[in-house]
Amino acid sequence: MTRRPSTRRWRRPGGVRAALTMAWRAAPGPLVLLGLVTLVASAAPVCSAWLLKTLLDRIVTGAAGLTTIGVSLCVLGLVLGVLPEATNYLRAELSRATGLAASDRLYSALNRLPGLARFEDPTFMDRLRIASQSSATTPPAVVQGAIALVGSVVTIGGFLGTLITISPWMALVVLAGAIPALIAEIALARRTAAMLWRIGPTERREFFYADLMANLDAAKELRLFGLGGFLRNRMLTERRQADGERRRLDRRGLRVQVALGLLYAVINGGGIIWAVSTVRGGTIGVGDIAIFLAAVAGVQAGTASLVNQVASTHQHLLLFQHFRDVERTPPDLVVRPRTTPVPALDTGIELRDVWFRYGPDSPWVLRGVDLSIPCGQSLGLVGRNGSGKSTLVKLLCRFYDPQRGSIRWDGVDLRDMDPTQLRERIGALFQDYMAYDLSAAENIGLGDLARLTDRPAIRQAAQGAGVDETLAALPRGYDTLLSRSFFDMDGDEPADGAPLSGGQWQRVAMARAVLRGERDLLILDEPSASLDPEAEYDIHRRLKRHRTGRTSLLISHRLGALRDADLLAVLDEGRIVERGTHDDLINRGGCYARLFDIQSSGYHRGPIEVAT
Ligand SMILES: Nc1ncnc2c1ncn2[C@@H]1O[C@H](COP(=O)(O)OP(=O)(O)OP(=O)(O)O)[C@@H](O)[C@H]1O
Repeated sequence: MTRRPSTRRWRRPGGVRAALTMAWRAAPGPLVLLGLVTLVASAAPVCSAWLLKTLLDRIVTGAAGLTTIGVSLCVLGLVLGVLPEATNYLRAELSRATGLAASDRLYSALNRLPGLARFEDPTFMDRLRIASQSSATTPPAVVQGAIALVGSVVTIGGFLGTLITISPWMALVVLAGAIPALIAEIALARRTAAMLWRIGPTERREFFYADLMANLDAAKELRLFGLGGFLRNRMLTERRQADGERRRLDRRGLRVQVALGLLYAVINGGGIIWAVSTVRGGTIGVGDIAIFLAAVAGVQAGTASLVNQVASTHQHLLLFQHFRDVERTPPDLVVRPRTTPVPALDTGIELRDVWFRYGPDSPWVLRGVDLSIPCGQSLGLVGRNGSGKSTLVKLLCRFYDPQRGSIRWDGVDLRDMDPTQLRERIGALFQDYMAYDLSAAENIGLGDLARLTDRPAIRQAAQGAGVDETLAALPRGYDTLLSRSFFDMDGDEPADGAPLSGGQWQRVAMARAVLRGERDLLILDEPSASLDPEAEYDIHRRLKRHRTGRTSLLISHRLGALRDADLLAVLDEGRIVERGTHDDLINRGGCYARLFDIQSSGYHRGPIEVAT
């Protein structure tokens, strides 16, 4: 697990080029058009001011050509009227295309992570939250900011050139006023981005409490235990803490803006006094004074817009940095460029002195596990809660690599194999299986995407898991949405399907594993935990048929379900302490025999003898 970096580490903004490249690839047409429209829109006010000056000068001197200038001003006004609409449309178009590309890249990067470790790293999760919240808005904002920045430079350049022709000193004063504004706004933008990073964990906790209160699965406990108010208070406390940080920054922003406003007012006032005194002296004409005032206002408006653009682009760049960090997050497992192809299992899987812990500061979960699962045989794994059984399953799927020792597939270390190829060879029903808010058919079809729409195969898998009749009897059969949280798949009618019972869900998850077909290794982690005794008996009979002749690992606390496994192993405090057949282990009278006796004593008819 990595330490949460301070804001200093990522203060260096970068990525304008990356954002522009993304926009160029996503929407080259709108990008070019937006650039052109911005240039025209930025030059138009300068042209308009010059036309006005010329018009006023000619009116004063009685020169000809007033109509042409008037018509030109009208045309320019028309262009200025239409351009904002065109700009808005192009911006929206660019936003949509770039936002789509950014989301695609972000979630592709997430899906490329081969293991689970990053999802347990709070720093990564904070980054991911900011990146996913801003992935649709930040890259387009960076691009638009960069374009608008060029536009502001054009406007300022045009008006500044104009000012220089009238009074180089005033040009210098106006320009000098922009420098503190630029520095102050950039500092503010940095503080904003740093504040967003600082309040990241607070906001994530706030969302967690809010989500919990809106979660259907949590609703029962929340209501029974009366936790609503408690969670609301916790959510509000987090929100208040985040708001406090935001408020402090807003106040600082207010002070900065007021100071800048005063600075601009002083410069403006000075300019007007200078212009009035100069026109009285007759050094400049009416047209000059008009364009002078327009130029001062133009430079100041342009500078304010430039400063805002720089500050907001800078802030977006800092947020974009999170996006790029997530995108460039190195894989949590070393995937060698040249991996060994994963062959069909021939001899078996062997764990040699496997040591594993979830983090450098965490206790060891597995402490030198030696175990083999011979090809074509079934291994039943027994152990107390927390002994490391599910952890071992995660290592077999290569969600993590052991810190010491190795797991070998026909003698080849899993570290030398591509995890995706390895997982292709594994079918699994996890202890914490998923219940997807999708249709019944899709819930099963996800086990093998190639057969997502193969209804006969899906029904066959459901029959194998004993859930076909239940699903067929749903209001829309296999097309019923197994959720009440969404509307139906067409999105217009409330789903008339109901979520299933715990045991029915477990059978659906089992059907998903069955659909996966004849994989080389079948892992079943507590496959019958939610089933009634009859259903449990039924499912173990079905699973036995499904497992026969296959390499399988079966984990269950119901020891009766494991007794016919070819081999049993007992995991205790991270080590294999017993192994053998059911009869061997019972005869040995060790840990397994004790657990078996405790459990079976509950199934005798008549009074239960409680050991004192
Ligand atoms: N993602 C994780 N991060 C840190 N520790 C973990 C993680 N998952 C499990 N552990 C710890 O590893 C130990 C073994 O957990 P594991 O789930 O493998 O046990 P188990 O034998 O499957 O238990 P059970 O019979 O209750 O399902 C536990 O102490 C648990 O707290």
